Amino acid sequence: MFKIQTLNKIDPEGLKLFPLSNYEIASEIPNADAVILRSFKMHDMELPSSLKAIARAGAGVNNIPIEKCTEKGVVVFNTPGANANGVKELVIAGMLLASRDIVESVTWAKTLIGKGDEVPALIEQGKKNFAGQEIKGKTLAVIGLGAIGVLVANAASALRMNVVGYDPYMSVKHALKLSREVTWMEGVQPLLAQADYVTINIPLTPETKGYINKEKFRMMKDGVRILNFARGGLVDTESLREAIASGKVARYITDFPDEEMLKMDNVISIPHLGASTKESETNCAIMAVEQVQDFLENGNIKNSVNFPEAAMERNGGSRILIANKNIPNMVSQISSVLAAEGINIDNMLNKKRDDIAYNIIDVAQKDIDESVKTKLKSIEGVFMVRIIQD
Ligand SMILES: NC(=O)C1=CN([C@@H]2O[C@H](COP(=O)(O)OP(=O)(O)OC[C@H]3O[C@@H](n4cnc5c(N)ncnc54)[C@H](O)[C@@H]3O)[C@@H](O)[C@H]2O)C=CC1
Ligand SMILES: O=C(O)C(=O)COP(=O)(O)O
Repeated sequence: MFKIQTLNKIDPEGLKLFPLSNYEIASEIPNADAVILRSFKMHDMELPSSLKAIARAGAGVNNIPIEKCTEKGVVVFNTPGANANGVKELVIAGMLLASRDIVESVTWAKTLIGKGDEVPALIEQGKKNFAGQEIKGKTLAVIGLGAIGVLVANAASALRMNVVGYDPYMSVKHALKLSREVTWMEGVQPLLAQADYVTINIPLTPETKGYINKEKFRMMKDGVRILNFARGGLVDTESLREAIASGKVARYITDFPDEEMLKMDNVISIPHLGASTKESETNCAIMAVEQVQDFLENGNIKNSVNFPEAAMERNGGSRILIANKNIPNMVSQISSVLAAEGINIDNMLNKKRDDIAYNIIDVAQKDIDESVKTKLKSIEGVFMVRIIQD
């Protein structure tokens, strides 16, 4: 029986894929084998020694202590692209909110309640205070051409915007999806210098914290509109306050407001709704559940952010999973331990990612003694061993 702990509400369309005969799912559950979550912050949480996997039903993993997980041999997954369309649609909505005075004018219209027959005339008189601008023909700078950035760039281009994009680490998969109408730029300075709108769609990491700062604002035109549907920490609050006060930034639309943002003029605060659509929630939950199930039952790894991709067909017998430091002489030590126990390797996969290596080893034996696990674990550099018996 595998125990799954959910730290946020996960769409039931996904959770129902776990066969209940073999899985127990609860928000409070001791000795969980896997955790599935959305934005819950795990940094202060104790990780039980039973924990094998964490799946982020979504994209951003800055709420998960990745390094600590890797050290403990816990595989962390996310669900790349599963909520990208939901976010793209809200970014486009954000761009329109940044262009037309929709939020304030709708609030003003409500103040006319009680004016009876005068309302239509008052509406016509008052509307001059809320004139805006169109997005067609304006330049949108997209920073980060990943799952979301590419969809935003292509959609904005279809709305006849001039779109320029920047992503020095862009993947081939995403490059192939980018519209040929979008201009890919090598430097961030020329991109920001021409932008009427800027959308940031990059992960929050120690390197990208405060990415939009005084220096970046200096590169921008006066009256620029900024869209942040990625993470609050990507924009430096003090620099933003100054940029709004000086008129450099005409509007800041964020999915990640803090109290300071809520108080600022010309900021539209959305309560982190980018991925809150039925479609995105279902897509993310299904992907997270499928990945966790394949890992718990077969040790296969797909879409991990800290372990290498690894998948091998099962052919009966037992499966030994080993994670070790990516240093010389590990495979020979592992095979020596198995040989000494009279265990013959049928099939083996050894994959590496940065400082770690992950091995899937299939053997014919059905019952492998716990002592084998202990011996494998005692090899210097091995930090995770699991044996899946058929
Ligand atoms: N508002 C919401 O509800 C949601 C927010 N997000 C946020 O959006 C971020 C992006 O999501 P996806 O597009 O799905 O991820 P992704 O991983 O597909 O794309 C991120 C892209 O950013 C690029 N990048 C990284 N550092 C960069 C830098 N310094 N300059 C330029 N490009 C850089 C990467 O090369 C990659 O192509 C997530 O990390 C998350 O923080 C994601 C989903 C929902
Ligand atoms: O996928 C992401 O990175 C998100 O920000 C979505 O967060 P959520 O799952 O809506 O709490």
